[in-house]
Amino acid sequence: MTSPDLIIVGAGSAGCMMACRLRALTDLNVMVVEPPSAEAPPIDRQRPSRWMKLIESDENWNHTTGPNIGLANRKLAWPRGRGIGGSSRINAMIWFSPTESDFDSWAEASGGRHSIADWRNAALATEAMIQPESPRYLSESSESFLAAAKDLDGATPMVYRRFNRQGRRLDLTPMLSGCTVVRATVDRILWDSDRAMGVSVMKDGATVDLVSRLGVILCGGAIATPTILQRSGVGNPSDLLTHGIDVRIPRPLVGQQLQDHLVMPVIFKTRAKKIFRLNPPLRDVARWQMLGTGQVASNVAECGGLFGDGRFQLHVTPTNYLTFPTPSEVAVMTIAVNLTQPLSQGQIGLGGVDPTKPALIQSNYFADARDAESLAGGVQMARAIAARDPLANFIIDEVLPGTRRSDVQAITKSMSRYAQTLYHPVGTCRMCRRNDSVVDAEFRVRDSTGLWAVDASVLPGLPLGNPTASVMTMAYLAADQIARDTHISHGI
Ligand SMILES: Cc1cc2nc3c(=O)[nH]c(=O)nc-3n(C[C@H](O)[C@H](O)[C@H](O)COP(=O)(O)OP(=O)(O)OC[C@H]3O[C@@H](n4cnc5c(N)ncnc54)[C@H](O)[C@@H]3O)c2cc1C
Repeated sequence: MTSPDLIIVGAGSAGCMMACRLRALTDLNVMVVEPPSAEAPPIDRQRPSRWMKLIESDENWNHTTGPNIGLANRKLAWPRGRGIGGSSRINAMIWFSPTESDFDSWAEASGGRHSIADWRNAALATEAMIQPESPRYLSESSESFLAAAKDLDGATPMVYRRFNRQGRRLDLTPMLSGCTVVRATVDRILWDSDRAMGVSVMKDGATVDLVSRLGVILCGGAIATPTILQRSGVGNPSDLLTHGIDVRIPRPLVGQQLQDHLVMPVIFKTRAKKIFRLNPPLRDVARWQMLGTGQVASNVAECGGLFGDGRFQLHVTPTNYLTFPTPSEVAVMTIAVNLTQPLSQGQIGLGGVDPTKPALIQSNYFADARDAESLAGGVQMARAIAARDPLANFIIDEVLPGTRRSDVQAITKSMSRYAQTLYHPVGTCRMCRRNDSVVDAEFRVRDSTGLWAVDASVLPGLPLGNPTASVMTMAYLAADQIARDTHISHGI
């Protein structure tokens, strides 16, 4: 195999966009390394309403957090996608375009290196490539919610557009066209002094060194990118020494500043005529196959939006958020609520030097007590929307937290037992102009040569909404930067 110019680690949302843009902008020889994976059953891949079954498949890395003191010591399952497309293979397919507030904070983090207009243009170009679709079906729950939330102060109710092509999950494989794809698991970076020369991978049970001419771009996501750096000697010196790893680049913030959206479901019994089912009657399947509509076309999280002047995001599902896809015999709906900008931060660390050992995830939800208090306010807001017509007539009663849990203290207790991850970890190798950041404004890992990182780990904080569009926007913009850095680009 001839040595590539660049190696991209991880063919996820960022990695696929990075590969596609580098091929479009340059004549570089690009290799993409993605671990081997098994395909989920076709029925779960094809039907949007069955996407949650993908979490039970081998396309999930199946991470688990450590105990969360703020969540009654619960450990949460943290799915991450494995295979071409990464987490976009198993996610809920919501396409939430980055907001002006996101552009503002990213421009600020880059110290003006990338202006608000640069980010906005990258977002528009990304969207033009992906062409998110509007759904062809909304449940009664969603219709009632949208009618109730209309005209609410500080609210932007939305029907969520989807990462779909003709109603099916968008496959990112074509974005890798022209690249060499190697199915292997990256252990660590190969160094020549401070220069990244390639990666050491595990392939078919053997260790193989893959060497590149110009460098390595880490796109392994919020968990793998910091752990690959740590195994490569980039991180907090005392943590690295604990694992017997030689310190190559001291960067204490590698794996720190982890943030995620924690979501609290507010669940109601409803008068819906139809219960949302994982295995619907055959006529519903036929309707979806012929017309692309009906329950089967639903991604479950159909609508919601930003509320409370952007402090909260809501997610409306025609299901019991906590038990679906387990069948329910009563009609239910959920208005799930999360803080868009929580204050609590956690960290990712090594479970050992062996790359097959799971990472240690301290998600630290509610470590900052203000988050619990603010989210309790979001629960009250969801209830207030539920009390507006026509939702008030559609709802029979509240199942969770339950009307008897009315004050902040009781709601907080319920949240500690039932709040869940919304699957959005970011920020563990942030891009920032500050000298202590892991990645500089040009996406270079500081104090190294030929090493970049571009994925959810690099986001300077949580975007207001679901992050895929933000991650892909960042990869679009960073690819231009890296093409320029490598001086071989065409047309820029
Ligand atoms: C269940 C679920 C539902 C979600 N729903 C939504 C949603 O509806 N809308 C939305 O916007 N966001 C959603 N998200 C979040 C979104 O999918 C992620 O934020 C986004 O895909 C992150 O992109 P990324 O490129 O950083 O990482 P990923 O897309 O996860 O890509 C990382 C890639 O690196 C690979 N990798 C890992 N370790 C190694 C290694 N050692 N060597 C080589 N490669 C490696 C992985 O296999 C993966 O392919 C959801 C996520 C999940 C898990």
